[in-house]
Amino acid sequence: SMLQRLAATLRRPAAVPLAAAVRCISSGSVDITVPLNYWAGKRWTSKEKCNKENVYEPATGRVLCHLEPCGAVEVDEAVEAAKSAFGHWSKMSGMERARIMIEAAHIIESRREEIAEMEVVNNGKSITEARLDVDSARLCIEYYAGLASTLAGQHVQLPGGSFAYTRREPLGVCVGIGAWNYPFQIAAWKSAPALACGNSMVFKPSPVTPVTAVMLAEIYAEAGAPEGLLNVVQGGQETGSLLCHHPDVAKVSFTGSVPTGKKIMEMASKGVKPVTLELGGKSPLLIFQDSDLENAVRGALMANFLSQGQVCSNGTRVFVQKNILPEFVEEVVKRTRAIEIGDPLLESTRMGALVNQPHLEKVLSFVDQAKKEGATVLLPCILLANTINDLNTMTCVKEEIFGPVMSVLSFETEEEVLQRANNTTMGLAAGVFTRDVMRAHRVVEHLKAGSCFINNYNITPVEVPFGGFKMSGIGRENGQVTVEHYSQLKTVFVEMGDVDCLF
Ligand SMILES: NC(=O)c1ccc[n+]([C@@H]2O[C@H](COP(=O)([O-])OP(=O)(O)OC[C@H]3O[C@@H](n4cnc5c(N)ncnc54)[C@H](O)[C@@H]3O)[C@@H](O)[C@H]2O)c1
Ligand SMILES: C[N+](C)(C)CCCC=O
Repeated sequence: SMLQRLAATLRRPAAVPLAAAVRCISSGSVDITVPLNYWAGKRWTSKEKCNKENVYEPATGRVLCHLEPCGAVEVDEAVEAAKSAFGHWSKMSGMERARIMIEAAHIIESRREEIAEMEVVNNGKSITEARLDVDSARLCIEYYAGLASTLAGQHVQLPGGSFAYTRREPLGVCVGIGAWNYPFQIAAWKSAPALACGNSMVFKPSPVTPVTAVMLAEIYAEAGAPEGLLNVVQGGQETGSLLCHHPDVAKVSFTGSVPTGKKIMEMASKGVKPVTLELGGKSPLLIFQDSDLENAVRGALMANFLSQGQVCSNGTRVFVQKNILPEFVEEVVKRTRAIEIGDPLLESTRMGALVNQPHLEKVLSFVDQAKKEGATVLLPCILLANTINDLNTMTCVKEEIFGPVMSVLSFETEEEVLQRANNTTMGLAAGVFTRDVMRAHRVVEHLKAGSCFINNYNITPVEVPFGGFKMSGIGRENGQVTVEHYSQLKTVFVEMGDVDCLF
């Protein structure tokens, strides 16, 4: 079965891939010994005695490196480095900042393969996907470099020749906290808009995937950024909490689960700090009987199996109109069976390893639970929900599984499916497949989700905003609007006459 094959991929020492002849590394061959903390332009080992944690290679289960979690002293040093960089960076013009960011993008392009390989080794996703993640990171930096010189205020005329103007100013030291599913991409999606607006950043990757964010920090430095512009502190919730509470931190941008997002918001509220929260989802994908079935099936696969299903925006509740359910199920099962699962560094692999053994077990337990609750298991990764009890009572329909598990549900009418699709506390994304253009826009208007796709799913061009409704988040990443989340407006009043004094 698909999940058993995934499990096997996770447990066995991977064979040396054929592509190793042209590749520098192969699964099971990498040991990372360089320090992974980075601030003030240098990699650092922990000064204090700290409990080192193992970091695993998902494809083999081998220990890849050791994580040295940062305590209060290290967090202070990293924030201090970011404060010092902010002093220089915030005084540079947008054009000057853009030049350095574009140079960073060029370096990423030239090191694409190396970064993608490290992402695979640390995260377990296929090399094909990892390359696209690196491209997305680069494009994001290019996009915000383009916006850096366009940041401007307004001039407002007032009576008597007086006037006011607004200045768009940076916030200061921003904190980024990342999840493990898109380690390099998340670091870029957070740092690029922050830096374009003139801020500096301290970034904390997930302790599960600490490797590639440091590469990004070094790339900015190599591109000419001042020392301390992007700093990386490693650690888990204690380190994250130190960052959120730090008095010199102006803003926290977080990507992760809803429960952690709530804690981040609470901690940031103590200092009245703005937050951006990119949280989880349980997104619906609606497939109407007039859809182009081939594209709808492709859409459902893209909505569920990228990054081994470990994607926040995944459309894991696939609602299919009753008349086409048999055809849809046949085709989606056939194509899912054909997905090439294996060593994530092989060119032919389309699905690699889940991030670690405990997560694999959690995903499998959702499948077991679904069986107990009456789902028909078409493949371990495709659950056909029983029409009587699928009305958001089954666990697999209610909770974010964050693995390659698609729940297929049937529906009869547009009104009914909209009610069921919106019956969730989350609202990250949603999709609709139909050839009826009126229906497409009508449905999208009623879907309560931050990113809606018509006749496609899970594309995230960096030029357009991405983020959630309801408990899926606050604020947006990407697109022009994100400038609002990394800057603040100062209004300046200029009096050209006498003070009109009432006293
Ligand atoms: N909306 C999005 O853009 C998006 C993108 C990717 C992942 N996600 C979500 O992320 C989740 C999976 O990632 P995860 O398991 O790494 O999430 P998580 O919430 O467990 O951890 C995310 C980050 O928060 C840190 N953290 C944990 N507790 C903390 C605390 N008390 N204070 C400060 N930091 C703390 C972790 O160390 C990690 O760096 C899923 O729910 C997924 O949907 C959302
Ligand atoms: C690029 N994807 C696949 C849309 C992922 C967006 C980030 C969410 O996990």
